[in-house]
Amino acid sequence: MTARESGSAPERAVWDALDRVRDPEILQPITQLGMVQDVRVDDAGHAHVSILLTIAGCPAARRIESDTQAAAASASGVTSAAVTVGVMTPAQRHAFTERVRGPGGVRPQQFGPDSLTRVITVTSGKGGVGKSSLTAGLAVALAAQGLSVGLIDADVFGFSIPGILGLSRDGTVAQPTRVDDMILPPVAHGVKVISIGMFLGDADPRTTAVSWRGPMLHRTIEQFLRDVWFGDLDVLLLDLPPGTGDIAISVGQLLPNAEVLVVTTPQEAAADVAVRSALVARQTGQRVIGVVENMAGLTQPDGTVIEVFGSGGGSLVAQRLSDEEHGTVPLLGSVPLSPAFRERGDAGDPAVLSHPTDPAAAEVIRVAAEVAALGRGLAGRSLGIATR
Ligand SMILES: Nc1ncnc2c1ncn2[C@@H]1O[C@H](COP(=O)(O)OP(=O)(O)OP(=O)(O)O)[C@@H](O)[C@H]1O
Repeated sequence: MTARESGSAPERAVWDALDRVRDPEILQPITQLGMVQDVRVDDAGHAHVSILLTIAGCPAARRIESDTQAAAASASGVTSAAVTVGVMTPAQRHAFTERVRGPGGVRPQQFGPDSLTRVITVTSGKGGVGKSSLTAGLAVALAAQGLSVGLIDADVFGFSIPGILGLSRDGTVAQPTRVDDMILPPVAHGVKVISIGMFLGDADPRTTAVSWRGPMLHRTIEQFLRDVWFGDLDVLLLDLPPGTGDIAISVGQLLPNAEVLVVTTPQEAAADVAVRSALVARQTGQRVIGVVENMAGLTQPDGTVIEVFGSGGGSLVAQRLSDEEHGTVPLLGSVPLSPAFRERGDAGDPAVLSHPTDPAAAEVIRVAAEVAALGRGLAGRSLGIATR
């Protein structure tokens, strides 16, 4: 009989309450992860819970402790609750990683051809077109629709995802938790996020330039796909650097089943370079699922619209990517310029959650729903049983 089963009625009530406490990085109940070591409730109704964390001072520690305290205190028959926090032994930590990741051995790369996760890379020809803002907005909107979402910020030279999602403050970027060789990504607004910007050690990302050559970039992306534990995701988004460089080619090789979203501005003169970035992805076997135009007409308070970047670029790119071999590539949406959308992004508080009626946010939410509805071509893939 387990400690849980042999406990008194109030102790069992505390265990039940603890089933609702989820590890904020793994998003699974701490009871299932072996993190609850002991539960006692004395005759006066005072509960005492001992929990074990993977490593001392892990970023999620305070939250787990306070959630545990609140859950225990809410259990029936309990009048007050205290929590003791300990650290797992190496053996306990090993059992923990096996529980999370499955039994050991050589870890395959996640999201390979047999994976049921949709992998969507977001690319653009030019920089500064709002690719990172849209990728972050789409990820948060998809998570808000109930999907399990991961996001890899592979934009080495211009990583901005941690800032947009509130994982970076005053030059300090949230760090992933490392449990032995397993890397747990921080979770922001329901999205598991990993960024090159989280691997700069003590360097201030505001003043640190990442100048890695191709092989180093390739290894980093490979490590993200192998050692970062994302769990069972419905969708993994990748924010790629603009253009057609080394990372785009590495991602194409590592994730040949990925789908591609192309972000461009309404400026027709920018179409060529956006089309080229999509063609590189196509050469590596990826499928372009659509184009999203960003920075479209800005509506003035009097209702008039200023087209700062002209118009027509999005549909031109979609048209140029559509042909007999690849079918019609749709223009999935046109996101207007919006000061609130930018301000919320700068503040790390995505507008798709905080200002969902903002015209840009509303369009990103609509595009996310459309992307989710596009589903994924499962032809030729084995449908393994996904365990949750
Ligand atoms: N629809 C929009 N309305 C207003 N501002 C926007 C919009 N989309 C993006 N921006 C702003 O434009 C700037 C550039 O956006 P972002 O960093 O997302 O571009 P990017 O294409 O990822 O750039 P790079 O790849 O060069 O890093 C940011 O300040 C962002 O807040």
